[in-house]
Amino acid sequence: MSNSNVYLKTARYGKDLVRLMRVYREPSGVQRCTELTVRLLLEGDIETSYTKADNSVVVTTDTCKNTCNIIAKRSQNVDNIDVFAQEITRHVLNQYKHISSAHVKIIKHKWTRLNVNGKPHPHSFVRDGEDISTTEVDHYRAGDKVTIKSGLDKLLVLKTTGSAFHGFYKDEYTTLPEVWDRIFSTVVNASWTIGPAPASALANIDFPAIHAGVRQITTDTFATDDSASVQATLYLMEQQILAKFPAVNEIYYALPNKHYVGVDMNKFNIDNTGSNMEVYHPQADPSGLITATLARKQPAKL
Ligand SMILES: O=c1[nH]c(=O)c2[nH]c(=O)[nH]c2[nH]1
Repeated sequence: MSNSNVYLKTARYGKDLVRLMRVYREPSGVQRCTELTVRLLLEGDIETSYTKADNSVVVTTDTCKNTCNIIAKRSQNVDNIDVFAQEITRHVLNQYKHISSAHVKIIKHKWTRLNVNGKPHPHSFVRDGEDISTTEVDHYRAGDKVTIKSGLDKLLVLKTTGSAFHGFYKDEYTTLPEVWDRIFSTVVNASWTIGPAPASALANIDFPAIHAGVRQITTDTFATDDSASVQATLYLMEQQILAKFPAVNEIYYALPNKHYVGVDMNKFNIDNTGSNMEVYHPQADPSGLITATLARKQPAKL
């Protein structure tokens, strides 16, 4: 096709689902491990690889995979995924002058040190939850600008009281009864943004402390808030995160409302309603889905 009224608007490519495990062996005999799934995508003067079958501009996706592994081998920061991701993007921008931006997404899988006879074991771990930490680093050569979107995902929580939902809008389509006490369960997905800022301005940020702090605020608030709604509890979490972490510009939550409905036992003359509700049916679907982003009017000064 030539002379057509089209143009290549965007193009990014690289390797996805690069799985790696990095082990650190300390002289004391204690070992640490980090298991990641990494995506590295490149953008830049690569248009001709699409439009003219010109492979001379293509840093192969196989090289992208090798890059993730080699930087992991050389890095002391693999567990600190926001920093490790920047080590990869930094390398790419240094190595390939025709690449204008590098984009790394990392999922960190959970390995928690096992306790044996009450003591942390030096080299054995357990998957004690499916929740994951994530990061997405966009690194642009122009201005050496970095944006980091870090996250927490798949964190399943439930409380058996301390949650109500009443006073909602009612019309002829409404059948939901008001409740003053219900089960509240959700799978937390949260993400927070730091930057855009020059890479040097991010050097002193304690990213692991933010990951841990967001998780703590999430679970503390979930447990202790006398919840009027998922919306209100979500907002409370977001306010605390922006108050506690000045480097964070905005915070997003997506909280499915995983419904637990009281089983109807009227036919058996058994009262399983109101304060006598003790047997519930966990509904697979549908679920509510409550989302919001809270942002600073003035972006953080880093
Ligand atoms: O916390 C809630 N928010 C809603 O918007 C909603 N809608 C609904 O049916 N149940 C709930 N619960």
